[in-house]
Amino acid sequence: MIQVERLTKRYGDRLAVNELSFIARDGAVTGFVGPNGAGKSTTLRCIAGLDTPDAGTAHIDGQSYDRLLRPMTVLGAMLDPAWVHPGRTASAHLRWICAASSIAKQRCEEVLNLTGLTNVANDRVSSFSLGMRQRLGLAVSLIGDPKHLILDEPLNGLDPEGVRWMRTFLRAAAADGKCIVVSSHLLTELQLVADDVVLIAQGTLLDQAPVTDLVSRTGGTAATLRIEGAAGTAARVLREAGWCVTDGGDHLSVSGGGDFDDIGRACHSAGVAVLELSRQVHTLEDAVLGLTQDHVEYVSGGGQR
Ligand SMILES: Nc1ncnc2c1ncn2[C@@H]1O[C@H](COP(=O)(O)OP(=O)(O)OP(=O)(O)O)[C@@H](O)[C@H]1O
Repeated sequence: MIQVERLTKRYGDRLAVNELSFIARDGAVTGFVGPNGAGKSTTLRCIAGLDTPDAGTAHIDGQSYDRLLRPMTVLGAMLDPAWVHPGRTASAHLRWICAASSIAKQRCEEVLNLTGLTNVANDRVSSFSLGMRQRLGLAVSLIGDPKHLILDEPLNGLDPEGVRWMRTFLRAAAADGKCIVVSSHLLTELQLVADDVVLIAQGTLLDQAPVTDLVSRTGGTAATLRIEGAAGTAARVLREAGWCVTDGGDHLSVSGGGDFDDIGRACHSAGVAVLELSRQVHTLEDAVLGLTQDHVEYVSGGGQR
């Protein structure tokens, strides 16, 4: 289990993480999400002992990283795929880490194989694509066969096969009992793999919940309707029934907190023929965008708030 409690980290006068608390449980993938600059990487660095919190704690199985006896067997961390020396080969890089951490050399071949890098093991890292560097970063995080994993943006740069492989890998690792924390902006992908979500903005917790709970709690009901005849009558009837309606000419968009089936019933009782009625699926992306809309620091086209 990874437990962050009232974690606070400042860089000069910048408050990057502000009294943040959450728990990531064993046997589950926890998606760690939030807008740019929310404090995700800083939090992960504090968990991995690469940054020192100004206040609060970040514990892995009840201990801070610097107090773990064999840290690489407890926590694997993939935080910055760019830190590898470009002149080294993947194999040399991994052998160096094994030697420095008293891990058997044969583990290098295992993690190269596991991450699909065997064929390029003797190539210099300078020739690697972003996706290959990501795979190498994951190989490094796995080298101690750790109990738990924290991964910062592991899906960046992966090709579709790599994304699917990562998804399968993370699900299998969670099924194996590991606690896995994954930060990502790729919310559609994250929704496919995460059990829980921790949502932060401006260094503070906005929400923590199972993904399905967060999506259904924030979603309400939304539908698109195509009707026969005057849209005005249908729009009026639906508004009277409490729905929020946008008239799009030949179709209506309907949203609100009511029962999906009541949309068709309201039209039927007003004598409006519904030709098409489709439910709009609410996603993790919708939920996160809705919850963070007042907390985004960097807005496209608008500069910094
Ligand atoms: N080493 C550092 N020195 C100064 N400020 C930093 C440093 N690291 C992070 N920050 C600042 O702390 C805040 C949080 O940054 P952090 O990288 O943790 O956010 P993030 O949620 O990971 O963002 P992103 O999604 O863009 O990667 C930002 O304002 C950032 O500029």
